[in-house]
Amino acid sequence: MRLEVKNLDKTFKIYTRGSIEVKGFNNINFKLKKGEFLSLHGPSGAGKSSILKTLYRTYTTTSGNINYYKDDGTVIDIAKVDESEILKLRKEEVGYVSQFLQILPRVSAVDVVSQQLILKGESQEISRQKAKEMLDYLSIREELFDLSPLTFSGGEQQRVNIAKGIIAPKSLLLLDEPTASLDKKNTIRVIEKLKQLKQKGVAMVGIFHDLEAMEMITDKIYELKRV
Ligand SMILES: Nc1ncnc2c1ncn2[C@@H]1O[C@H](COP(=O)(O)OP(=O)(O)OP(=O)(O)O)[C@@H](O)[C@H]1O
Repeated sequence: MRLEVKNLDKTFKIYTRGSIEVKGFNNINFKLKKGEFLSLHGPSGAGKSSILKTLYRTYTTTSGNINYYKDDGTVIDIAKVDESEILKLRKEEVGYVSQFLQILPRVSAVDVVSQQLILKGESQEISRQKAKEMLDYLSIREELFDLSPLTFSGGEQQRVNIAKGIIAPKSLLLLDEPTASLDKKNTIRVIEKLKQLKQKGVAMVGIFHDLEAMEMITDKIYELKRV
């Protein structure tokens, strides 16, 4: 077991609007094993992105549990542990690939991607080589490698973002529309990479609007209704 989500509830309280309450999602329950891919599916506004952000603790939980099972047998409730534990978990165990690339200016595409491997202790030279291979696989032209992705097209930025998110995979990966602005060829390439991660035991929770892509990778679909 990697993750167990129990009776998860989220209500947003908008303090700047007289504490109006907005329901994010309610009573979410699922289990995820190592190497399993679960997709969150449902209408716009049903709470898919909010669930992902809650699993990463970008959002706090209103009630319920998010039990994360580490390889050494300890269980961490992401909904409840303190901030320092969350930072450690994000560094070592849980990755989040958002829809958009968020990076500092003047850092090249190769550096954005290779830094993930360097952080894991890989040498600079090997990290850069692997980053280039990953960028090439995701159809980023070589002439772009040493430029900042901030001037890249939307699809190119997303592919750099995915390269960054998957090159040094953690045990649990959260993917918010990883194929949203990609063409068919690159969608299939991303899916192929995600399949390799599954084989390595990486558990994943993802959101797709492209149903065909979702079906290619998903083991379980968690169906949401608008609350
Ligand atoms: N930070 C926030 N503050 C207040 N309300 C929020 C916040 N984030 C999400 N919501 C509300 O929670 C509900 C669920 O939003 P969410 O973005 O999770 O839906 P979704 O299923 O991902 O939608 P879509 O498919 O359109 O991306 C919406 O009604 C939204 O307005």
